Amino acid sequence: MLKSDAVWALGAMSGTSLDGVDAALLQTDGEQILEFGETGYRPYSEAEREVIAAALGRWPGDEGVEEAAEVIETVHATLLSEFGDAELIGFHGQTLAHDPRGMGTHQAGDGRVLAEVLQTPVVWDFRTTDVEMGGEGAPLAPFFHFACAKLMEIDAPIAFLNLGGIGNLTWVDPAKSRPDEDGALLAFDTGPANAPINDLMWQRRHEYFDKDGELAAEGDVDEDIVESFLQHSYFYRVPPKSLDRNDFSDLLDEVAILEDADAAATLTAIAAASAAKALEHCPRLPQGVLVTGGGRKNPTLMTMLSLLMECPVAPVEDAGFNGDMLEAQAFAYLAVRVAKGMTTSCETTTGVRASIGGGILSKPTGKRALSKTPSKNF
Ligand SMILES: Nc1ncnc2c1ncn2[C@@H]1O[C@H](COP(=O)(O)OP(=O)(O)OP(=O)(O)O)[C@@H](O)[C@H]1O
Ligand SMILES: CC(=O)N[C@H]1[C@@H]2OC[C@@H](O2)[C@@H](O)[C@@H]1O[C@H](C)C(=O)O
Repeated sequence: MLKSDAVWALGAMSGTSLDGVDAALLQTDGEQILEFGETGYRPYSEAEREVIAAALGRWPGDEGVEEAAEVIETVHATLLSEFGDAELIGFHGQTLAHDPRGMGTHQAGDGRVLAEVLQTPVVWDFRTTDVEMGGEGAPLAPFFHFACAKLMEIDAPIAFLNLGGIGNLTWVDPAKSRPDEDGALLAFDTGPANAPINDLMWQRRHEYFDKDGELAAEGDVDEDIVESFLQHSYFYRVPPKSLDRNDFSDLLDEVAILEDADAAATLTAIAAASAAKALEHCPRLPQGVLVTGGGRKNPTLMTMLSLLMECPVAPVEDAGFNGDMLEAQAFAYLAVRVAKGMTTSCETTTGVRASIGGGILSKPTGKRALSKTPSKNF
């Protein structure tokens, strides 16, 4: 493709840990990453977070969902209006519920509203078509990880491990020429990552997370609990496979008998062990595991990962990427692919029956006189 086919796209992601919205500009032709641009972040206020948290596990039409969607749209509009120059927006929204084999998948936030407010075309609802076509609807970052591996100019396989609320791993063979080529990618959710640690911290200490893994570092891991957790059938399921944020919420009951520090150490060990177990499903051991997402900032978790994995483990920064923004950048990249009619998932990333491009492109009609000013202050 010619460089003139390149688009500056703005991606936005509101992740499972409900901390806030990440946004990032990226220039791409839908294949290569040509340039990384400006980034931004807008944390949710406590009130906003409460409205969204109250709607977790709910589906369109359920009580509280419209209110949560309005918060999500408002916060995104505020943050994204601070960026200039985007030709296209990739809006992930907030996953409220994910049940690909049952009810479907639900990302709250309407891209049509953002397209009007920001007067820019918006690609959104990235996961529904994939689920309708028999896929897991997640993870979707793998096609972007493939482009990242190409940018690194490496030949041997590498893995990207995202440690957000949930963990997800992408194994990439950069010797392949296309992400949906046979053997190019294998991706799936690894298990719980920060979500149970955060829930524990909130339950016991009214803190959002275990900063720098300090509490976990003071405790002892209950190996019996870790071992018994690893017997869960999810770890034996052949990928692709995906998780809902609350799929392992009963984990807190498992550690209820432990002191705070031991409980934190045990949940951190569970996050590390489930990520390490993911390597067993990979076609070959990668040359290294590049860790992205907030979990890379937890030294206790990173040390446990290094001890459990048979290959080097490092934050994605070591390869020149921004681990706080990789997901936002991924949705900028995927938006361009959708707008160009390219694929965004395939059998080895979501298990979808045929490679597809999932996402709706909504262009501003100019008919609705919406203001860029948020309608409500939370
Ligand atoms: N300094 C730190 N020490 C320990 N943990 C941290 C630190 N910084 C961030 N985290 C953890 O990372 C989490 C945020 O990670 P991230 O922003 O990747 O999540 P997310 O994008 O919401 O999730 P997902 O990728 O599952 O959608 C925090 O909730 C916290 O648990
Ligand atoms: C359904 C859903 O929103 N899944 C998220 C979640 O957060 C991490 C993991 O679970 C991953 O599967 C996915 O997000 C990333 C961005 C993805 O789709 O690649």
